[in-house]
Amino acid sequence: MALILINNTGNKHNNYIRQAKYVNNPHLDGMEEDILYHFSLSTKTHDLPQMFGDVKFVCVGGSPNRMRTFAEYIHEQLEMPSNTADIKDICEGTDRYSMYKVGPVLSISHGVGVPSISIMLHELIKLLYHARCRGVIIFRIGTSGGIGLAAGTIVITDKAVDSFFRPQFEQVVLGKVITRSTELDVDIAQELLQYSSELTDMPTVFANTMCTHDFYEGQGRLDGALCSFSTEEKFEYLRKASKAGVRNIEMESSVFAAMCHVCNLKAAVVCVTLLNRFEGDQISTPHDILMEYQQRPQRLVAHLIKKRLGLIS
Ligand SMILES: O=P(O)(O)O[C@H]1O[C@H](CO)[C@@H](O)[C@H]1O
Ligand SMILES: O=c1cc[nH]c(=O)[nH]1
Repeated sequence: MALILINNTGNKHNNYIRQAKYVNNPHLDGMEEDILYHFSLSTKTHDLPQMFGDVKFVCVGGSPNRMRTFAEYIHEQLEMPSNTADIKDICEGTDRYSMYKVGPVLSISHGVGVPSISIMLHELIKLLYHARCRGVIIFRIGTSGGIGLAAGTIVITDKAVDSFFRPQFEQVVLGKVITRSTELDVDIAQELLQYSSELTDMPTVFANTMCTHDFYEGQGRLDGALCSFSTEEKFEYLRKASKAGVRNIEMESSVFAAMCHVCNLKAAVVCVTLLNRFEGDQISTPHDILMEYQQRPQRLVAHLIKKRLGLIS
């Protein structure tokens, strides 16, 4: 997307013409080498345009195993000619994150919580920039706790909100708080919602997602090592969240939405609920059922990718 900025006399000005690019950092262009430390990749040691230049879809999720499984699944769905055993972890030089590439799809793990995904996103967004990728769509395919929804429901995020139900992400930079919008791409969300009705076992809602900095107290759980509130206070908070349009809780959506928005990356958050938090705190559903739930966001996003690639109508 070329952005043409017009100066205040109304004239187009060459100096004002710039390419909308994924990174937003004036210091980067002056660097001789960029080491993507947590990916074990670098602009000097790797030909990033050759390795990643054709990437159009990026899928991220917390667990390395889930993202490997997703890479194998998308390999099958795109009917790639190679063998799934050939799918290698591109980040095998580090155990911070795992990354797999299958045709135009990149599948990457981000760990748990805002700091972990934020480091991964800095390096991923620079990778896309160095590789000169264009028109990329990024999806978070995750799990979450539902608010008033049956387990297994997919929530496509409308607004990613913080623990005060505000659609914003706060980052402390040089001792000051920077507030960024957590706006997500409405068109991609609507497209996903429409496709969910074409698939079986895909109960889906479009609603707000609350992003917290903790799984236990931070999500109003009574079963952590610490708990500073009563059962009544827990339910009052969940009811407040529900009134604010929140239907699920997880731990990365706000920084994911904020960073993608400010870096011109079209983004969507698609998380399945593993339990209804009005019914409990512990995740006691049998393993095989949890695995099937986890596959739902993967199936929905794979469906969109196949549509976008013209593999299905
Ligand atoms: O399913 P993933 O992507 O790991 O995400 C959710 O699960 C983790 C907590 O168990 C948090 O990271 C939360 O956001
Ligand atoms: O309750 C839940 C379940 C999954 N992930 C979360 O962050 N919370």
